[in-house]
Amino acid sequence: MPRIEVGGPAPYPVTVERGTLERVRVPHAQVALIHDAGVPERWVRQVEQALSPALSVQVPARDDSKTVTVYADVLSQLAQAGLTRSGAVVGLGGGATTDLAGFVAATYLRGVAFYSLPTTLLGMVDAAVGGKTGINLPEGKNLVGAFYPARAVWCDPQVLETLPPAVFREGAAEAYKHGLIADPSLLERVLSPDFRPEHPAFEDTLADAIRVKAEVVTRDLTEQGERAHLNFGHTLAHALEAVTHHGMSHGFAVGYGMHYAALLSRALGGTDLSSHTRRFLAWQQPSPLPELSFDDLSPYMARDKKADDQGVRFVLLHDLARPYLARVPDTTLREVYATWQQDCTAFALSPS
Ligand SMILES: NC(=O)c1ccc[n+]([C@@H]2O[C@H](COP(=O)([O-])OP(=O)(O)OC[C@H]3O[C@@H](n4cnc5c(N)ncnc54)[C@H](O)[C@@H]3O)[C@@H](O)[C@H]2O)c1
Ligand SMILES: O=C(O)C(=O)C[C@@H](O)[C@H](O)[C@H](O)COP(=O)(O)O
Ligand SMILES: [Zn+2]
Repeated sequence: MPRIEVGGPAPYPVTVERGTLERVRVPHAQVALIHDAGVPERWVRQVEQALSPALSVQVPARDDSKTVTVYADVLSQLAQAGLTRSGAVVGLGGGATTDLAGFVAATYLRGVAFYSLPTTLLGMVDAAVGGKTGINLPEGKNLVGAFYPARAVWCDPQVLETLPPAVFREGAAEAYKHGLIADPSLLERVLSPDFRPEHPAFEDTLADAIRVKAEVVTRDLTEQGERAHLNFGHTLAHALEAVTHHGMSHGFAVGYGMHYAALLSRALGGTDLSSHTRRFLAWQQPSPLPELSFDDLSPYMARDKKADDQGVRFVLLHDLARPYLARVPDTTLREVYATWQQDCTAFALSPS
């Protein structure tokens, strides 16, 4: 059973184990379970049986839950149920739900204990680990939030067996990203036919992908430096999600965004890694890219959280596992955008 320790100010374990969902326990008498409408009933029931929550709140699926309105409604439900500071919030669902639940936990009564039960590949390899919680604004992704790590994270590979194939492929983007920025062995392993929840090799690859994130956030929880590398591909990805009002999913947007970042890296003199990102997109089969000009996206990119008073910064790669943060001249951003757009229209061949 892989168990990954996340260090930092408040260390916690990430357990990867089949069947862990029905054995989950937390040391709190009062639990508020937050789950989303797309999580199959059987997983919700398993957790309800294990935790006997005082309150079980269903929120909308996907980023429809990461709104000020849903956030405020959940807080009111917790207050009406009388959840006290000795209680806990447990998030069960994909990254959208654990982001929302974590932010609720971070802010309700100025902070109550938070536990995370990710049920998507993306949630397991990325969102549930590292304490970034938050919600969106119409102006952009994750513009409101807090660094508030869970006290424990449980990943049950069995729950991934109910994921629609497209949602599994969305999540693979973040595992592939970990391959590009830190552990190149993941590049082959994520695209291998063995990378499926039923396969005996799956747990180890999943755990290795989680380990990349765990190591980075252990060293830099609040993104003072190195943590920004986890944002590879995200400047464009978040803009694509926001401009499409989340019509494009995070995982597909990250696939497209990584290709843009690889092309930018090459334009700035780095090793040409675009064959990797092209190969990933060909495997991922993302939803089609809407017709968007650079100027449609640039206002959203300007609000990226890596921007400072000198402007936007991108995560680029000198080479595999050699990420860095840089400003890119506007002319380069536009020229590379044209190449990227041409390339990307070829990938959305058979969206599902
Ligand atoms: N906090 C972080 O560090 C971090 C990292 C990466 C992404 N994110 C955020 O995570 C979100 C994307 O997360 P996601 O890709 O998990 O998508 P998601 O949370 O939108 O879930 C995708 C879909 O899968 C459904 N689902 C969940 N579990 C299921 C299961 N076991 N079986 C069948 N269906 C299931 C959901 O109901 C939803 O319809 C975005 O909001 C993104 O910004 C956060
Ligand atoms: O954990 C991080 O740090 C990341 O950048 C991981 C990303 O995959 C994730 O999408 C994160 O939510 C983006 O953070 P943001 O600060 O750009 O909103
Ligand atoms: Zn992401």
